[in-house]
Amino acid sequence: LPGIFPGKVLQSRDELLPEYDYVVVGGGMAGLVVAGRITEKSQKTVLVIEAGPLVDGPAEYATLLQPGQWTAAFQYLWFGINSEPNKGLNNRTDAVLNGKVVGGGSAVNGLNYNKDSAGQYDLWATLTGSSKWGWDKFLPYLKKPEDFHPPTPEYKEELGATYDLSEKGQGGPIDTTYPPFRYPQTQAYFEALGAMGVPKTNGSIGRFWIPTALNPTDMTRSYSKIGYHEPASSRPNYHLLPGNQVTKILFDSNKRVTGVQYASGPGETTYTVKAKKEVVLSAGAVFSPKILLQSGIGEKKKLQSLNIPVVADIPGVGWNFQDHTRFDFKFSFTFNRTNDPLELQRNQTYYNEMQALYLNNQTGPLTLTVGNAGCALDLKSFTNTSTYTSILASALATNPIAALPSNIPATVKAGYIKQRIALLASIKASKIPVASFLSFLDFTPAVVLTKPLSRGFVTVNSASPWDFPIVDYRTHSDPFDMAVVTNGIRYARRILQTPPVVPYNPQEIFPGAEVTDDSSLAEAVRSTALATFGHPFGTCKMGKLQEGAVVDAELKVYGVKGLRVIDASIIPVATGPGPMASVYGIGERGAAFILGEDL
Ligand SMILES: Cc1cc2nc3c(=O)[nH]c(=O)nc-3n(C[C@H](O)[C@H](O)[C@H](O)COP(=O)(O)OP(=O)(O)OC[C@H]3O[C@@H](n4cnc5c(N)ncnc54)[C@H](O)[C@@H]3O)c2cc1C
Repeated sequence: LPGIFPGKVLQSRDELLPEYDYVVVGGGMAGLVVAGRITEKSQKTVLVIEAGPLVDGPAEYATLLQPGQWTAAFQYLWFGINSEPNKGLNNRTDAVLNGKVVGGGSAVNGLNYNKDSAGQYDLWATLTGSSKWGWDKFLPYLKKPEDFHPPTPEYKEELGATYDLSEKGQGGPIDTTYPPFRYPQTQAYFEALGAMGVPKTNGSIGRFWIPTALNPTDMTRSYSKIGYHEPASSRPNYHLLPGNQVTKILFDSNKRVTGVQYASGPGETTYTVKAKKEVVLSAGAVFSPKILLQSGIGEKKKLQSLNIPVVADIPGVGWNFQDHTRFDFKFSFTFNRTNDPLELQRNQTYYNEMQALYLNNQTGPLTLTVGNAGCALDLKSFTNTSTYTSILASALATNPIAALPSNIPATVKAGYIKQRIALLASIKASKIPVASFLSFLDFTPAVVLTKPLSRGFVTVNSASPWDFPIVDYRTHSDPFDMAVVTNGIRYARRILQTPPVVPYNPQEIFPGAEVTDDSSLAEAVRSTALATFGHPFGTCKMGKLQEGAVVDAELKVYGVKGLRVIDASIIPVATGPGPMASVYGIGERGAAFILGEDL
């Protein structure tokens, strides 16, 4: 039977068990962690159902930005989902980026692997009101997935890499390391940050080399399929069904989960599989709320309007949506031919040489993704005192609900007010990074808003599981966010004026050095910024029901029995750097809750 990947070789659908202890919906980043750990640590049976295919090969080559590799990875995305017209981006829409393949986002992403600050995870604990979370509690789970391979002392010295081994995992299923190659301009960017006075740190606020999720031996992608699925696939209690979409979660009259429905496509036969203990929803922050809503869990009024029978009135489903927005400059630089990453696209002979270098020696530019000279800063670090004071003062003086949609449920509103106050307190105390300054391989900087105060939503406008979700980023609806980005642009310009960058002759093409005032910068942002970095968060947030949460501190969905959400949607406040390290940690934390373990 095409599509069934077995723990043992299954020859037909009949060999799928009629009932599993656990059914995991979504074999992406977190889902495979959960399934892998349960089958490793217990005799319990687990079925993972993944909408995308199981593929070997192309996705495992590390890089995204090289010709061929980019295309290979991108064929494994959900296609055709466009966001709602975004008022904060001149009514433009964005392609909604999510992996649709075994491995999910971990199979297609940029590989940058870094966790956020202690302040970030403490903020989650404050908002969730639970001692089960927080930096001290979560750190062991952040470490558990990782097998960090430190550079040689010489390479460490050469890079200027800083890391704290006590915060790194070693021996976990996901390899992380520093790629063996970097362009001189990336090193120059790192030095430029130093010239700006940004301190070297071990990877949350400051400047740091970001490890990437690479197998250090062959420099291929290390991701949840290899790290968690492959070891599980030899266990008799693990089954994976790719190429099938879960269409509904099923409940009995006591609101206890009984199983799920699934099908391989619209119009195809719908099957049911039972779950004895739990269903775990790990479809990611765009699809988990969609599945909940179409299964009858969400705001009652909304469900009734779509004739979806109400199982539980949980108003928070789909709200609290966040992503990292991204503003890209256009610059021209003077490079030697081989320092220009575009040479790989222009010159097939050169590309072939670099590909041979990669395949034979595991080095060269094909070991790179988006650039890994990291810089994430708290607000104070990239603004002057008066700007910092005025941005914060106006954020604090703003009516906290002014920017929220008028139809937002009361509990969600209450939760957001609490969240905004706590977020601003952490920002004021410089405990969390609000922006990152990413340099792409050709040097071009991007200003990434990492702690938006704006909140969007994901919802549905039909009961059909085959209709795409409605995704509204509501970018920059809170004026604080635009103030962070415009001041980030000013700061990024200064980085590119420092001595390490000058030899590359940076010339700003867009927005253009003459564009300096707030309103012109804001227009440049509205007309070109992206609403998403493919980092959706928060749509089934953990916390208190009366504060608009969907899951409790053990990730159990309120109002029903036997259902958890374990993926990026439970995150209450977006992580500063990329979500990957945190989402693997959430997978580990969730699995430990299920197994009754506590590190
Ligand atoms: C292009 C791109 C680049 C990125 N780069 C980075 C980076 O460099 N660093 C970083 O930290 N993060 C990065 N990310 C983000 C990171 O990959 C995600 O945060 C992470 O994958 C989220 O994990 P998840 O388990 O929540 O969801 P996912 O990994 O998205 O997994 C969800 C899975 O559920 C499946 N699914 C959905 N609906 C159904 C259904 N009804 N039935 C069955 N299956 C279903 C999906 O197909 C998917 O495989 C990037 C993401 C993208 C898309």
